Amino acid sequence: MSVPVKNNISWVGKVDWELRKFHGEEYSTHKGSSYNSYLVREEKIALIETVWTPFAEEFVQNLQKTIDLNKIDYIIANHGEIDHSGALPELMRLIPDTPIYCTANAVKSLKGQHHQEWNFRVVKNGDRLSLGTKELIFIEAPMLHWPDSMFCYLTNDNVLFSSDAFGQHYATEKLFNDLVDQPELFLECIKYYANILTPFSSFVDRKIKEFVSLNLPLDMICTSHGVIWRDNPLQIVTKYLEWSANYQENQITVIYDSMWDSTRKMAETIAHGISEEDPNVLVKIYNAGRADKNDIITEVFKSKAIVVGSSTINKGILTSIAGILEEIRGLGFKNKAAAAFGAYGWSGESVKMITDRLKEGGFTIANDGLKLLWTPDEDGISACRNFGRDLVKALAES
Ligand SMILES: Cc1cc2nc3c(=O)[nH]c(=O)nc-3n(C[C@H](O)[C@H](O)[C@H](O)COP(=O)(O)O)c2cc1C
Repeated sequence: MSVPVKNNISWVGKVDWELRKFHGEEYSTHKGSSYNSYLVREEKIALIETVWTPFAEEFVQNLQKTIDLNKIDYIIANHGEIDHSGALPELMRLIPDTPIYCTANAVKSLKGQHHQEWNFRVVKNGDRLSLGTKELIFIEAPMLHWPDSMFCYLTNDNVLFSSDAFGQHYATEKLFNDLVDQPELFLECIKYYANILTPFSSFVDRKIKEFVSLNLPLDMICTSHGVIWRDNPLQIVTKYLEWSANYQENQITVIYDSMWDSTRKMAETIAHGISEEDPNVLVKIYNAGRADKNDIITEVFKSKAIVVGSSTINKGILTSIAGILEEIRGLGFKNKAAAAFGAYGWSGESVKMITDRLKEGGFTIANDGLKLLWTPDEDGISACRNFGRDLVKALAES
């Protein structure tokens, strides 16, 4: 399948409707995904990106129906990750001498993954490649989201091929941003940013400002996953600027796990206390053992504070909480407060352990946390309520 995008640009990628887990089991893709590859047919012909390995054969067969492969002059590898480079071995088997334009770091990542000595042509920030009357301008974008990442920009058509930036895991038959379900689209965009790009926010901010300073007109952003931004492409750029600036909404998220419901009761009562104290704050509660971890991370991203609870088990914390705390630590959220709580039976290590991990993750710790023996009685319930209320007060003061 080949879909016209603009003038001589067509989409030759793969929509993966069935995908539900990405990066192994690390990322949930409730709406599938797509691996976007683009063919630019000017006097010279360039193929930008390929698709993920399981679809290599299908991709190449499809491409052969669109174009004689020997007519492809240049392959552009904006990013070496195998969801974009996975079909290169199959393609390069048929056109082994075709030059692959990529960053120096992409030579390393492509060689490291595919172990092939292809005809690499290293490009640097600002380098240009003539396709005839139009040119591709290469824009290195290290750490968006790998060291090898780059964008490229097609002059005259004013199209930015942005690799993983501005993308989202979203399978769609419609391909263009104005033709899809908007709330669904933006949910997948913010989830993608929260879970993949949060650690690289300073690079996002810098790269966008650098791109803006180039004064290149922008008609369209062709991402490597999900929709093509043709209707007001700046809307997603503006969102990225907001999200990269220590983003938060007026939300507090309570995350817990519990063996016999004591910590669950604490979680629900703390949430009531928060709501009572500030009726305007959005409060959400997630059991980390049951909810999808990437959805929880998206809520953490939107929160000004999180409250994390686990009962003590074997002098430690429940594994789902350990998992989500590790995820949170790695993402390096900034400008957020946190507090811990949990039930215990005798030694009660969990609250301190959670607090320490949140501190390590860069959160401002709002208080010493709340630990309750066994199951909360009426006094315990009222302590939880006050804990929620006091947290709101402490946030307001800070
Ligand atoms: C397998 C198991 C191990 C436990 N280990 C500890 C422990 O090391 N220290 C402690 O203070 N409590 C321990 N407890 C007691 C629980 O923390 C206590 O029952 C608590 O009320 C459970 O809260 P929950 O219902 O929210 O899980 C353990 C309980 C279980 C079932």
